[in-house]
Amino acid sequence: MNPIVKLNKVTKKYGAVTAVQDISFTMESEKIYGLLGRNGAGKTTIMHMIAAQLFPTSGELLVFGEAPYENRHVLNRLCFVKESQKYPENYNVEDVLDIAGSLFENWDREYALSLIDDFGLPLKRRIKKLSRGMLSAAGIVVGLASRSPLTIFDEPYLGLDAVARTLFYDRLLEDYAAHPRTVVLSTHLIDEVSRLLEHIIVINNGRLLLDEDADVLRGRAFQVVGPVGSIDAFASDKETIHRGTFGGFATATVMGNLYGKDRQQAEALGLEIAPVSLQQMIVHLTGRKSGHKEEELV
Ligand SMILES: Nc1ncnc2c1ncn2[C@@H]1O[C@H](COP(=O)(O)OP(=O)(O)OP(=O)(O)O)[C@@H](O)[C@H]1O
Repeated sequence: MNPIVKLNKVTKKYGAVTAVQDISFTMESEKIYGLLGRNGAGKTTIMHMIAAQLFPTSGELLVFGEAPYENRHVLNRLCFVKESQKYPENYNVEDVLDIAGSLFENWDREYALSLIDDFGLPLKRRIKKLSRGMLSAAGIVVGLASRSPLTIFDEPYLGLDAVARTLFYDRLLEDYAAHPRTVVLSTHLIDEVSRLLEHIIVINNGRLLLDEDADVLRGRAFQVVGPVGSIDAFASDKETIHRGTFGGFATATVMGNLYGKDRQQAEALGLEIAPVSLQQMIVHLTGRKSGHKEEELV
């Protein structure tokens, strides 16, 4: 099957700044992707290129198998909800729904109205009178009710409280189960969305760092705690993504198989083993600097 999104050696430069360098990945239909990375990594630039709002400097970028630029066939099936979504200020919430209804071919007005109710959004209130969180909720309603085969959310939760964010995650999962599509979530709240994500793409300094199934990734790193000597012995032949010491003890976060022979070795050395969350793993992987010093925990 053709991928929904295909990037082949894509580079994007803004003048002297190379925001995205030589990135290749594909996104398949009916999957929820996490597009993750630190501030300035290049995520928004990638999403803008997929949504035809920026041109790559070089490389090939296809959406639904076609170049997306000024291509209605692609853009009618794509919904991009940005962090600071701009709507005309004299519009009210209902006007935004009407416009969305004219743009997206799978738009479901009934569903949009039920979401408006869930988020407690006043239909007749003007956009300029909405609170920051309400504005984010309006973007989320558009994104969900568009039922676009490719729906991209770029940190859509600015100003949203924890209850509203949980509502977003729950509604997304429910509606995705009933109407599978490709969803891209770019977020820094990795632990919060971890249960939603099926595939993880991590961008670091403009380059692709990880492109992996979320379940595979979850089992790929773990933490061991124990006396420094035992940790050294255990970690010596493994890829260590983080180390810390406290007194005579140390922790090491290593890439390995939590359920295979690594576990037996750790147990034989008397080390305590703990799983590592997706967020911890990505923080460690993207926080690594060459020649970084070991962290003192106390
Ligand atoms: N219009 C622009 N002109 C010059 N440089 C830019 C422009 N837009 C982005 N950049 C630079 O490109 C790099 C990638 O930015 P981008 O916004 O894609 O990162 P991001 O991963 O989305 O970050 P964040 O998580 O903070 O939103 C950064 O160094 C940024 O300063």
